[in-house]
Amino acid sequence: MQSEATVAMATPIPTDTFNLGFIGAGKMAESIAKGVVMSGVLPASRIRTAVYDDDSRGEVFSSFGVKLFDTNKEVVEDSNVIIFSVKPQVVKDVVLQLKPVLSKKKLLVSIAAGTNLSELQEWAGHGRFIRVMPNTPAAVGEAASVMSLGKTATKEDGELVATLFGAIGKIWTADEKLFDAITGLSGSGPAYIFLAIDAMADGGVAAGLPRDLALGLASQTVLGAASMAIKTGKHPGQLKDDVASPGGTTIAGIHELEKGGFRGILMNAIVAAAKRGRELSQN
Ligand SMILES: NC(=O)C1=CN([C@@H]2O[C@H](COP(=O)(O)OP(=O)(O)OC[C@H]3O[C@@H](n4cnc5c(N)ncnc54)[C@H](OP(=O)(O)O)[C@@H]3O)[C@@H](O)[C@H]2O)C=CC1
Ligand SMILES: O=C(O)[C@@H]1CCC=N1
Repeated sequence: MQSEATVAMATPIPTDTFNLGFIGAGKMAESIAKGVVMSGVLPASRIRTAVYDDDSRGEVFSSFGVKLFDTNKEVVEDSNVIIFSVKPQVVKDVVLQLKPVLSKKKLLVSIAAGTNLSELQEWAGHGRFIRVMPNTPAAVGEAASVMSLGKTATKEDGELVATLFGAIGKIWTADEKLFDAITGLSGSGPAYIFLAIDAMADGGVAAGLPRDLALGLASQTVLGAASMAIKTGKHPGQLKDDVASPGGTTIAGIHELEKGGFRGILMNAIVAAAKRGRELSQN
């Protein structure tokens, strides 16, 4: 069966005339902004956001050179591409408030979970909108992102977003109907893996290792396993078999994981997160 997702094409950004604005200076916006700056695709001086409520968020952004405004309106007016990075529960109000300045000259992007393009386009008053589901490893250039183009977003708009998000990791294009599942897998997924790293380190400590060594080994083991799955292209089941010697240590560990329902638990977590995404879209 052909995959419904494709790796997106990228295009260069004219850095001397281009500004990127974030509406919502939260954790995901910070990860994207840091990743973009680190990649060199856009300098921090070309990124904008506004201080809202909590001044410490503004300080985080200004600490790496992002330009701060007092209002969201100024961010929109001074940006070519605007990324809505507020919580799904407030995105409608925020887009509606900004509608008078959201002209078709602005390419709009939303990263909000459970918020459909049809609604975003209606609130903004036009369809030059792209929905993206990124994840926080953007901050270290290892995001897994997926985008879906709105009604009047052009191929060039898609390529521009692919450049931005391609600079901070990998980006695919997929049908919007897959977005809740994508959110449950890659959007939320880093949290599951952080839990796994923490638990593996705890296991190492329980088995007698010092904490620092246990955490370093757990993190590097996850990184190495992911890198192997990507670089070899081998099925993870084959890679697992290559680690597990007959009557050895690994199969003893795997036996415990299987008794505890490890695979079923991970599958359930992703299905539950996808379901929550669907619920958010129905609110
Ligand atoms: N975190 C993640 O891993 C991922 C998040 N997302 C999506 O990204 C979006 C942001 O998530 P996240 O960064 O985690 O959330 P945060 O709560 O960290 O960020 C949202 C920010 O928006 C601010 N805010 C609230 N109302 C307004 C407003 N009217 N104008 C400007 N700013 C406002 C909030 O301030 P205050 O706290 O003071 O209200 C907060 O700083 C969500 O829609 C989420 O679904 C997508 C993929 C991954
Ligand atoms: O937890 C959330 O709702 C957001 C969306 C994906 C990751 N974080």
